[in-house]
Amino acid sequence: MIHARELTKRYGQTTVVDRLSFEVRPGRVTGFLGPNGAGKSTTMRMMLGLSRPTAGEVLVDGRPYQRLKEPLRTIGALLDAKSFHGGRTARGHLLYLAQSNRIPESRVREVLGLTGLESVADQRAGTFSLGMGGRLGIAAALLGDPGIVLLDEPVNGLDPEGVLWIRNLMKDLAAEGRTVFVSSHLMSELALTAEHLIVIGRGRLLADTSVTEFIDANSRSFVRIRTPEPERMREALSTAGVRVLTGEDGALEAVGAQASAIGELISAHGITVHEVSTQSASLEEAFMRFTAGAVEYRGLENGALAHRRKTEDGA
Ligand SMILES: Nc1ncnc2c1ncn2[C@@H]1O[C@H](COP(=O)(O)OP(=O)(O)OP(=O)(O)O)[C@@H](O)[C@H]1O
Repeated sequence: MIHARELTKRYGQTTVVDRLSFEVRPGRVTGFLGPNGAGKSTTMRMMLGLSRPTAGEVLVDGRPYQRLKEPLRTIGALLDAKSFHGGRTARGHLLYLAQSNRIPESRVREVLGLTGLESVADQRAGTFSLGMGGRLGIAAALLGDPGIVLLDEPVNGLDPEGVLWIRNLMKDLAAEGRTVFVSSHLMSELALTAEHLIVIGRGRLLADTSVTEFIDANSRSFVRIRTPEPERMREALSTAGVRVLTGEDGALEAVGAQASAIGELISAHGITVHEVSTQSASLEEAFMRFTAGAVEYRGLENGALAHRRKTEDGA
């Protein structure tokens, strides 16, 4: 269990984490969602005692990280997939960590197996791909068999096989009763793994809710209708109490209605239609709308998202 209470971090005049209060419970994957720069990494660093809160506190199993006796046995973390000494072998890196936390050597063999690294265990970690580095980071996080696992953007840069592996691993760890806290700036990624969500924007708590509730509350679905008789269609929909909008290409959008009901309406009025299709806003769109007040976004040609943070100097 992780417990943040009024957790705050300021750098000079800038408040990066702003009075965050939430709990992360065991037995489920909790997603930590927020646009780039929202304060996720800073929050996770405070959980791990790597950064000191300006105000408030964050407790790990009831204590601040600094007061945990053998921290690796309580909380394991992957913050940066390349946070190891490149000259050491994977096994050497894990043995070093194990010794400093009184963890038996047999556990090193176990985590090498668990993360599929046995065959490369004696290679220098500096030669590892991003995916293998990620696996080594996870092996280190699991070394102390901790009840709490923190993962900061674990799928970044991974190939599809690696992404699938991490998703399943997180679900398995939660099913074993562990607390799994994973950050991402992508709603679509967390929708596949997380059961619960903590959403932040500009350091503030925006939502603490189940993934299903978040999606239901924030995604807009409508039935798109293309017809050569838009006025008759619009009138039939309005009479039936359905809200109608006009799309960019002139098609009608029946908001919150089922395609089956629209089909019956069309048939009853004998209206000619060329298209009736259900449209749902993507999770990413829902998330962008939700965090719109916290960040300014602009779309890129390749569909990726870029953002412009409203910083103090407006840069
Ligand atoms: N040491 C620091 N000094 C000053 N500002 C910092 C420092 N560390 C982080 N920040 C700022 O704090 C804000 C939040 O950063 P943080 O890395 O916590 O966000 P994030 O949600 O993890 O973003 P990302 O998804 O990009 O990793 C950013 O504006 C960042 O520039």
